[in-house]
Amino acid sequence: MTDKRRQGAVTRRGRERNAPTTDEALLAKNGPDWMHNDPWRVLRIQSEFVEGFEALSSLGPAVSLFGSARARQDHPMYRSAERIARGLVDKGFAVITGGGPGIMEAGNKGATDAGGDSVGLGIELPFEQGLNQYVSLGVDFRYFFARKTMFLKYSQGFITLPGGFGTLDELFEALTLIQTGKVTHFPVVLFGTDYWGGLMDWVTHTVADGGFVAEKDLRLVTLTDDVEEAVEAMGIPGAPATAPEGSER
Ligand SMILES: C/C(=C\CNc1ncnc2c1ncn2[C@@H]1O[C@H](COP(=O)(O)O)[C@@H](O)[C@H]1O)CO
Repeated sequence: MTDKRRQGAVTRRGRERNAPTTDEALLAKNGPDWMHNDPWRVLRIQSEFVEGFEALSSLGPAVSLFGSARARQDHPMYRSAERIARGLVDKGFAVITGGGPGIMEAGNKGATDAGGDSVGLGIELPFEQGLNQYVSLGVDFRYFFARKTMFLKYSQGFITLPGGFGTLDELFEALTLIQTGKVTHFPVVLFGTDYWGGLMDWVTHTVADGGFVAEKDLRLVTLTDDVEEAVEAMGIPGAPATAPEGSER
């Protein structure tokens, strides 16, 4: 972490670092002149989409890799993420991550070491962090929702390694969009059976058995510890993967 914080074109140091992030300001309920500011924010939001589309539109087929920002380099999943990214590049995919530390860094490192395109979609946070050193194409976002659109729009599938709230958010956003037919078949892999097994048991025996999710939708997810299987599940670069047997998507 450094003593500065970037906010789009603006750099903040010292006391200025305490200014709210752009997301925080947008979501604040009772700013004094919100009625005047919020309409203008739309332009900034719009520019974020334009910049993202512009930077990513010429990217080849890609897979997004998600996971903890906190996994250190000696964590076994760091190595797994590197191997998965390498496998994706060898197969012809670019790799997209959140551009931060931990599993994201490992994904970018694996992609770069394998000679592939290594994309980082960074997010403005209250503390300066910057994109990890293995990102070859980076785009910084102020708004989580704009950034999330980019992951989905420019990926052919998601591979999710162990992580916390951020990772769970990205996972469930994708599953909701698939389940509701907003994206057509889009493979999702949960990598790490020890880590994800408990969640999948709960989803199967509590959520699905309770009738809150259709049983066929459980097949939207591949749970594995196998790097090759995770890469394989993403399909052929440029050709969407076929839906799993029994799934209607
Ligand atoms: C918490 C730390 C750094 C945070 N930096 C992040 N940079 C980029 N993207 C991030 C960051 N934190 C979360 N994300 C997104 O959520 C996922 C990881 O979140 P989790 O809660 O750690 O599972 C990740 O895939 C990102 O897209 C400390 O250094």
